[in-house]
Amino acid sequence: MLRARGLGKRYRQRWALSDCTLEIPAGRVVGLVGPNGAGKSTLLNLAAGMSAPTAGEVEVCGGRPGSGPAQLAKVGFVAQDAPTYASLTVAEHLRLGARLNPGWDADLARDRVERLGLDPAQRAGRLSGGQRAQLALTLGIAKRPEVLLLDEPVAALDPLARRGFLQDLMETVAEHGVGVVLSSHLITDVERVCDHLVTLVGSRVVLAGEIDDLLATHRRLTGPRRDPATLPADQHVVTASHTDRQSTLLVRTGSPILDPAWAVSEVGLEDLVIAYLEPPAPATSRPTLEVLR
Ligand SMILES: Nc1ncnc2c1ncn2[C@@H]1O[C@H](COP(=O)(O)OP(=O)(O)OP(=O)(O)O)[C@@H](O)[C@H]1O
Repeated sequence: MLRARGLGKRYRQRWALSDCTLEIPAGRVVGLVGPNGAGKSTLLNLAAGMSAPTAGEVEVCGGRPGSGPAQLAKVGFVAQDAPTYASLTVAEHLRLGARLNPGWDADLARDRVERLGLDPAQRAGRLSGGQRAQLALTLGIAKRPEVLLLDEPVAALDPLARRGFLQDLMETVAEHGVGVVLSSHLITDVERVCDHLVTLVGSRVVLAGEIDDLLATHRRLTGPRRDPATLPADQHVVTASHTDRQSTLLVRTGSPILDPAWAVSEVGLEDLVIAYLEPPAPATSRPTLEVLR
């Protein structure tokens, strides 16, 4: 679905995305997470063909982004600000979608607009932010792409609309096998709908892989205070915190933790992501740019 090798984008002196190497299998629902300014929109824009790489290369569905009509038909992209044409009505947006997209699903578009209660005669400029986002998402879904790239698709939606949208998305994925990459700051949403995770921090991929694998290979260890550097070589310390007597470590390892000194517990996705967003603790061997499968 998406393959990036050494992909980078620089604006003037500053790298918005650096040395990004990823391989995401077809049909996945990928959560793209990371702090503000980490490079999420930059990666999605590169994948959509909205901007060109400064370094490396990216392929989406086996083709170069934006390379021609066939490639454009494969990819649906809804940018962060859910762009629509302010002076066109909702109905005119659907007509435009039908003219511009060879695989346009008019029934789906009409049904969705009806279900959302959008007035077909209303100009997009007069819709609320959330309604505009719903219209933009409808256009993205109804073009029936192979891959949908969604930049913070639920940010402007109320909680009920957000739940409804994620439900729709899951149904679209189940019915049509469309792959999705969605950026979000809401890890609970990512946990609900995604099976693959990419975490960006400071323009770099710090954690990527199938969510089940990531959860299975990270553990929280609590026990008597200990220097993280004394752990076995196959236990990579992601974060460490200490009191006078106790250490709490989050480690990545493929093997069971056998040391009886540790109380071992599983880690939830939110805690796992937050651990990778934190600056690394000193004297730890935190892994970087690790693609886990
Ligand atoms: N057109 C541009 N010109 C110059 N700098 C840019 C441009 N677009 C993005 N950047 C910079 O690139 C970096 C990454 O931005 P990007 O929008 O990809 O982050 P993001 O992870 O999507 O953030 P957010 O969560 O806030 O949406 C930031 O430092 C940003 O200032």
